[in-house]
Amino acid sequence: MPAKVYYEDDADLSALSGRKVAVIGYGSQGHAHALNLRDSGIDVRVGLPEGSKSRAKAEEQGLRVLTPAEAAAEADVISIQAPDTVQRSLYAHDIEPNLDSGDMLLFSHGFNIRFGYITAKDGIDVALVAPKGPGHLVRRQFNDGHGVPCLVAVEKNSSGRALEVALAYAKGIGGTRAGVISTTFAEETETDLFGEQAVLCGGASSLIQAGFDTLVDAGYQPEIAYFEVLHELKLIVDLMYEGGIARQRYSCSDTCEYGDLTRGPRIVNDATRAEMKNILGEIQDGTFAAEWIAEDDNGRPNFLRLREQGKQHGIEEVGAGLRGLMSWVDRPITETV
Ligand SMILES: NC(=O)C1=CN([C@@H]2O[C@H](COP(=O)(O)OP(=O)(O)OC[C@H]3O[C@@H](n4cnc5c(N)ncnc54)[C@H](OP(=O)(O)O)[C@@H]3O)[C@@H](O)[C@H]2O)C=CC1
Ligand SMILES: CC[C@](O)(C(C)=O)C(=O)O
Ligand SMILES: [Mg+2]
Ligand SMILES: [Mg+2]
Repeated sequence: MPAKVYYEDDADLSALSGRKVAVIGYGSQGHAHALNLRDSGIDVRVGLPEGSKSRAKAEEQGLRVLTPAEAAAEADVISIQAPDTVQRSLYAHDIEPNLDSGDMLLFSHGFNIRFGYITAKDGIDVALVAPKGPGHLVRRQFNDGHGVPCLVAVEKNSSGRALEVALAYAKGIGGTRAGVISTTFAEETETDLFGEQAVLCGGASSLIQAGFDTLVDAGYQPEIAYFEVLHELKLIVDLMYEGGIARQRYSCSDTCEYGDLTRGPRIVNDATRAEMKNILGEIQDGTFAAEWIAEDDNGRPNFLRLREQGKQHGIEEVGAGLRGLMSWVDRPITETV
């Protein structure tokens, strides 16, 4: 059965009229949701702790900022855009005591519901509007008149209107311009974690670093290695994004395409596919979630060490120098008003 996809005409912003929305958190997703909803005519406030460094930014951008508890108490739709690791204590201390029946709890990733770190109380709606892209691009694309595709799911439908409200929210942030696919919290959470670990972020970063190291270790100039395996990857992926792998193959030489078809499967081989399955299994059985929550509870020692190690990789310094000479490339990620 084909996926159910909602577009502009399937969603009505009026499902949010007369309703107050609180966006809790003002980071990558939070700022984009709050600003896009506001620009779509929705009544938005932002919830941030007293000492949060994001407070000044949200206020500068014309948004009213309250504490998370105050924002949750005032609003009918509470959109949780704080980090996944913070959400369970945020929910227990600031949100749950301020939920009235008929309120909606809305997530952009199902981690805490899927793995049982939050069990929402009865009488409320629980929904998911998950953008399939980084928050800064949710804002940038909205400003450009485009939109990032989203997934929508309903976990609890106490009001009987949860899907309607979630679709209005998805429209307010620009998602229905691109398409909003119906799913479940489990499917969104498991596919999102798999995508970012195996392909989009983990897989792609490791592939780039390994390609760079192979060329540099063989004596080639690091600048050429950078252009070859990182800069040009964006240009190649742009073609895939626009017209699929077929368009990329059409635009590249036959020599490239023959090498692609015969050598690609040697890089992503049976062992790689088996490891992808292992990674998916660790996501599905909760091993990854438990490991990440324990790592966070423990002060993130491995996370911080690995992050630092990544920053020290040779490709970063070479890339910074080369990007500095291409003014159009280093487009700053800003929380634009
Ligand atoms: N990053 C992305 O593009 C995507 C993220 N998601 C999901 O969106 C959610 C938010 O992630 P992301 O945008 O990356 O988060 P960020 O780390 O970018 O931002 C988190 C925000 O939450 C604030 N915050 C921290 N603690 C609290 C608290 N106790 N109460 C209220 N606010 C708090 C932070 O404030 P301060 O600035 O003071 O630290 C910051 O403004 C997650 O569920 C994530 O999985 C889904 C799709 C893509
Ligand atoms: C790909 C990473 C992501 O899932 C996202 C931007 O969609 C995230 O969690 O940041
Ligand atoms: Mg994602
Ligand atoms: Mg994610």
